[in-house]
Amino acid sequence: MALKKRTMRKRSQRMAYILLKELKAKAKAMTSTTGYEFETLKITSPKQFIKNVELNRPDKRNAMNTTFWKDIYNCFTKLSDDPDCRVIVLSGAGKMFTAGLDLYENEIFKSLLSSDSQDSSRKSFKILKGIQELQESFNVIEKCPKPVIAAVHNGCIGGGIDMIACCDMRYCTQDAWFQIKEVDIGLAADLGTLQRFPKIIGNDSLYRELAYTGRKFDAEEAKSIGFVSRILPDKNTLLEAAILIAEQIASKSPVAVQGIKVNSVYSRDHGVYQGLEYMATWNSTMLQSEDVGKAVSAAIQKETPVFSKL
Ligand SMILES: CCC/C=C/C=C/C(=O)SCCNC(=O)CCNC(=O)[C@H](O)C(C)(C)COP(=O)(O)OP(=O)(O)OC[C@H]1O[C@@H](n2cnc3c(N)ncnc32)[C@H](O)[C@@H]1OP(=O)(O)O
Repeated sequence: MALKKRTMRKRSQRMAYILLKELKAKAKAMTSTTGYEFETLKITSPKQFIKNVELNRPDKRNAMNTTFWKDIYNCFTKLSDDPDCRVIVLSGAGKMFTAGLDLYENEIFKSLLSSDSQDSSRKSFKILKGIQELQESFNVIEKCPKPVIAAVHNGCIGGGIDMIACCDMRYCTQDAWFQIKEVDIGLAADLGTLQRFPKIIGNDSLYRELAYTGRKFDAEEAKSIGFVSRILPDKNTLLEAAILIAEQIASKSPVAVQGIKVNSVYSRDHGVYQGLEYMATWNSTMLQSEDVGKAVSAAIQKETPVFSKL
């Protein structure tokens, strides 16, 4: 009898051990960032389903070098397909969010402008392809079906504006400042600011003023023109606020959330009736999702629904 009891105790201890191990593995998988190792970016998972992409060249004010363009492309391409990621917070390490294009590393311009050919058309085709590749490094942020929240502290310059204009939401600190600075280095911004920024702020006259002059604008002005939607006192409270909103979004149906993003981007670039047609086609599939039934019955029963991974 005693032997039987001991065997049963041992068996239940073993089962509890296995269960605990499985739970630990599951918890690790939920906040894992394995496979997200980059030279210029640091990826963490502050909460389940949330990834924090941090620009990580603090000593160089997170200036965008050749490796950065590859890293950001690869990172967002991977996040797009990661079922453990539902929302992304984009922030910067160190003193400021970003100083924009790396001005001291001339690799980008060298590789853009170098050519074996003397023929201007052939040279131009090569440069065109290079610029399009750089553009794609930010386009992937907009094409990523998961919402991206930019959390900007201190300076956000040049390429930084191109980048955060691709994000779904922008929050900043009280000390944040922004600058469409390309004009000061003899360039028309070519990675999306001229296309996205005026649509975000809805004020063409002011947008042109900022792009033609390269004038700095601060957090209050950014909020008053709708470029950012919230101002937080400092970087800690900024990240807390961004992660809190990210948590709320991550608790919703990923089918619904990703549908909102894809259709919002489509509707921005198309007419109302085209947008409605796209939406109807989209939901003719997505309305069949188990998430709809789950969400409705949870609402009726005043419970919190839990949605499976997408
Ligand atoms: C086809 C191309 C498509 C892309 C186009 C994009 C264009 C743009 O982004 S235009 C904007 C370019 N950026 C700038 O003009 C900013 C230049 N930097 C500054 O004005 C100041 O450095 C800044 C206000 C950002 C920071 O000032 P702070 O006093 O805080 O720091 P510094 O001592 O000046 O800098 C600290 C170290 O960071 C390096 N650094 C700063 N900015 C850049 C940069 N843009 N590129 C490369 N490195 C940068 C700086 O050299 C210092 O490094 P070290 O000397 O080694 O300590």
